[in-house]
Amino acid sequence: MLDFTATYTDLYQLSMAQVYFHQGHKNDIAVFDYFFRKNPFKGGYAIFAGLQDVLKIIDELKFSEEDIAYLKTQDFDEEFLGYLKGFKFNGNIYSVQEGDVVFPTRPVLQVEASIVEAQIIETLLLNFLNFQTLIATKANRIRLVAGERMLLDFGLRRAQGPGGYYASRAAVVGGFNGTSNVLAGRDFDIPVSGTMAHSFIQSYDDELSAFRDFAEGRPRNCVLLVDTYDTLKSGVPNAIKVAREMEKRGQKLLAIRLDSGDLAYLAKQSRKLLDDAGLDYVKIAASNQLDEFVIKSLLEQEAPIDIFGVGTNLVIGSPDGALDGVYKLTFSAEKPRIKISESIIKITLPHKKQVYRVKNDNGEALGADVVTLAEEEKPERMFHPFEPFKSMELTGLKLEKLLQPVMKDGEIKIDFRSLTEIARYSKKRLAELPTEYKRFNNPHIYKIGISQNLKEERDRLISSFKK
Ligand SMILES: Nc1ncnc2c1ncn2[C@@H]1O[C@H](COP(=O)(O)OP(=O)(O)OP(=O)(O)O)[C@@H](O)[C@H]1O
Ligand SMILES: O=P(O)(O)OC[C@H]1O[C@H](OP(=O)(O)OP(=O)(O)O)[C@H](O)[C@@H]1O
Ligand SMILES: O=C(O)c1cccnc1
Repeated sequence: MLDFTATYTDLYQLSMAQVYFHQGHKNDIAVFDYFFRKNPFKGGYAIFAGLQDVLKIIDELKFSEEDIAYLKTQDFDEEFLGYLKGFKFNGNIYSVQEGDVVFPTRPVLQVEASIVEAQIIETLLLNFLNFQTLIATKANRIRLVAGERMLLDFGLRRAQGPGGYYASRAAVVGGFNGTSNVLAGRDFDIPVSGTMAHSFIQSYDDELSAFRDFAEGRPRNCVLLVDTYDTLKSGVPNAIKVAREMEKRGQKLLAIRLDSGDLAYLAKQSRKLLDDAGLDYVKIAASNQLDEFVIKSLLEQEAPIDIFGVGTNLVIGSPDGALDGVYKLTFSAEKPRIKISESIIKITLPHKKQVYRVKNDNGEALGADVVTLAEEEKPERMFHPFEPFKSMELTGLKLEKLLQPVMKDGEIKIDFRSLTEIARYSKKRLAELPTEYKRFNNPHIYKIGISQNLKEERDRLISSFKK
């Protein structure tokens, strides 16, 4: 895990914190909602990722001596710096589970803490959750089209700098099997995997010698890259020779990799050459600017590809590049707070809240989450946030509570799960979601409703400000 200190924040958080500190608001309890407004990739859902990393960092978050010395040069006073020296996050965090399927405009996570502490962690929290949720969602879209085929993350070299470290983790939450990223493999216990570069083959005078040396040096999980000179006339025939030599040594060539040209055509021709040589166990891997649409097309063309290596489009969250997740104040100093906007969708929901997933008796999600005040009973009806005549009866349906305490008084309250467990949970949650929310074109819009009490509270606050 990279080493983060509490200066992993925006300056305005510290400026506001200093003012709260001196103006008697230091101990005011505040509640902030983390939510996003728009599903990434024009999809119907997002996969929530990054929670465990953020909790681990917040648990140990401190201002180092170097931080304090630096902040001294940035116009912060001694008394406030003295407070920062002893800083520890002592608040509560309520969240959906990592890997869950989440939707726009309703809280995914809530922070309840002194306003100074809640403000200091905002940027860190947004930075982690927005990025990993974006990448886990992209990975999941790729997983949806790839079926059970092996998906490998090849993105580190094209990632937004060190973001690639967490992209590899988020890719697994979304359903990838492994990564070429060795550091992420070490730290997050992700299976590492990989093949060879064109440079390796180019550095030899002939392709066959390059393949032979590689197979000798790395006989387990040996994958030969076959497109450096001529895939069908040279690469695959040389790979077949080496595979036969390996058989004589009691070894097996795992796969060949295609990285250019018409991947469907080349995969079909290569499959035929391999099968005709009695090498039906040798798999075919493909890479080259893949994404969910190219993979879907390749599979529609019945390309016999077993392993997809996906780099750029996965780790940069192409084409979106960012999730628009925000952190909005909903309660402070004993009062509900609201942000009013000309754009109705940007008006926030006041108060500490709870979110329920509406399900039928079989545990299937019915395509709706309902947001309530934290303390109220399960609601019997949910209302459209802004269309007064739209509402839905909830009696007789199951309501699953989604926000659970994950940190209490600054202490982590959940047992951390392995990435494999998180990915398994994510898969299960996605399976509960009807298919119409998962299609790529014009997915069904998931309903977010609010309870009568929350609606009344929000409307009361809106009218008090309009006055
Ligand atoms: N049969 C196919 N159907 C759909 N998309 C494909 C198919 N084959 C390859 N692609 C995709 O088409 C895109 C463009 O490939 P392009 O022709 O630029 O690659 P290339 O042949 O490798 O070129 P270069 O030799 O310059 O690397 C890539 O994203 C690739 O994955
Ligand atoms: O296309 P992406 O989805 O980003 O996948 C990663 C790409 O990175 C490598 O190419 P690169 O040219 O960097 O190295 P190479 O010489 O090993 O092919 C690899 O061969 C893939 O084409
Ligand atoms: O192992 C590979 O084949 C690999 C790793 C990173 C990027 N491209 C390919």
